[in-house]
Amino acid sequence: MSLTPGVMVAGANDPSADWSRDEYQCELVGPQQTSTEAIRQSARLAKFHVPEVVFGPGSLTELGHCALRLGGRRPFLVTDPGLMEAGWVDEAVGHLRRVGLRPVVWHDVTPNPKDHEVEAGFQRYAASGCDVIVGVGGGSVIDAAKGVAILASNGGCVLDYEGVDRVGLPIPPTVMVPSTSGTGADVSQFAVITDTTEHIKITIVSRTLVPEISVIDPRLLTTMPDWLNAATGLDALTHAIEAFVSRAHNPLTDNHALHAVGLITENLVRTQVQPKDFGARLAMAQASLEAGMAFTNAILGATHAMSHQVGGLLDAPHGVVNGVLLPHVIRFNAEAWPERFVALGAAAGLRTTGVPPHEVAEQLADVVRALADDVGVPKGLASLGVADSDVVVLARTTLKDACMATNPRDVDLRDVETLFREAL
Ligand SMILES: NC(=O)c1ccc[n+]([C@@H]2O[C@H](COP(=O)([O-])OP(=O)(O)OC[C@H]3O[C@@H](n4cnc5c(N)ncnc54)[C@H](O)[C@@H]3O)[C@@H](O)[C@H]2O)c1
Ligand SMILES: [Fe+2]
Repeated sequence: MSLTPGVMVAGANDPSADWSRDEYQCELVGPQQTSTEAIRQSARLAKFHVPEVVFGPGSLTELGHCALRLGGRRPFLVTDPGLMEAGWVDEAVGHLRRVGLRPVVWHDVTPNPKDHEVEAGFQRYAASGCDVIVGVGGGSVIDAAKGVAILASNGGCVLDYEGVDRVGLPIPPTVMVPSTSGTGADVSQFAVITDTTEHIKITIVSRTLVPEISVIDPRLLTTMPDWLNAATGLDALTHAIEAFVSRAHNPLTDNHALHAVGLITENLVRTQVQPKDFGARLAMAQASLEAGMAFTNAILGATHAMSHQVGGLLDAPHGVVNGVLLPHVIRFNAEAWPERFVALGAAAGLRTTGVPPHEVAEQLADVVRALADDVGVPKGLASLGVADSDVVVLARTTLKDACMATNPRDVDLRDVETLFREAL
């Protein structure tokens, strides 16, 4: 199965695999592709697409040069009020001006960015004669910036581009500066936008959305409130785990996913209890990046497909919803493929030698839940406002989400309803 030209079928590069074996055909082949020959062909290909990354404390000072290198003369800087207040926008504007650029700042993005905000941002962009698009903020700002960029060269409404590979024309050059650790939106081929009519979040997947440059300065993480640090850390953990078990994983994505799991389980709590521990911030910035590099190439799974629906319905923080859902989805997926969770368990610090794979998976689910407890994430979706009466609609829209295609286990409506009810 190729979801995009750059995303190949699961396990395609396992050198020890005998691709003619029947179990690989049911385990690895997506619903659209059943021939062994197709698997053999994809076994020869593993593409890995990431932006140029400028990483490290103080890297924000490079922003002006990054915009210049992309041919920018008038950057369109997308951000939100929280980033303005934290002072990072002033600093970013200063670095752009220092190299002679005259940025236009648009700061009207809200969390879970809305379709009409993207439209308003595009109108402002079109009226301002800007060229390079710069996003300074969390996943919401970065996704809104990508939405503006899509409209700038493709026209129409941002919701028209829902799904895989629907963005036909290349977008203007983009530089992203993530302020959370993290969504990985600064390196990903995803944009997630709220459809305010249907109250769902739609996912746009296109290689054109991978930014040209990601400027990752861990200093920005130090102004995150605790709840956001917790939420985004669990989001990154979900990216790493879903990418590792994805049907579209490959060895290039696996290493980053496993490394991210180790960094997060070792450092997320430290960033909460010792917020000035810069080593832990640096580790979380790297974890977010590595989880992002893994999931943009391997895609995600049921946790994200479900979480997007809750986010659209309730405007709830994405990472918090993921943190609640992830242990349930781990248990569900492990029933079909427990072996895949052994390496994840080891990366999370669990003893795995001699332990049956399904027990490792169970313990991994417990580790995720314990981490969520430690950083203050609620136990269930009900405390976020989800009611039993919402489950049927949430489950129906979940099945249409682009992230569901790569979940390692086939999922039907009843499964999703059960998962939502377990997570209430
Ligand atoms: N495109 C992708 O690949 C991708 C992946 C995962 C999630 N997402 C999306 O990202 C969004 C969530 O993004 P997020 O969790 O990064 O948060 P966010 O961008 O929604 O920000 C939440 C709030 O925190 C504030 N904030 C952000 N960084 C701050 C900082 N350093 N200091 C002070 N305040 C700060 C913002 O102003 C905002 O009010 C969701 O819409 C989710 O669907 C996208
Ligand atoms: Fe996410």
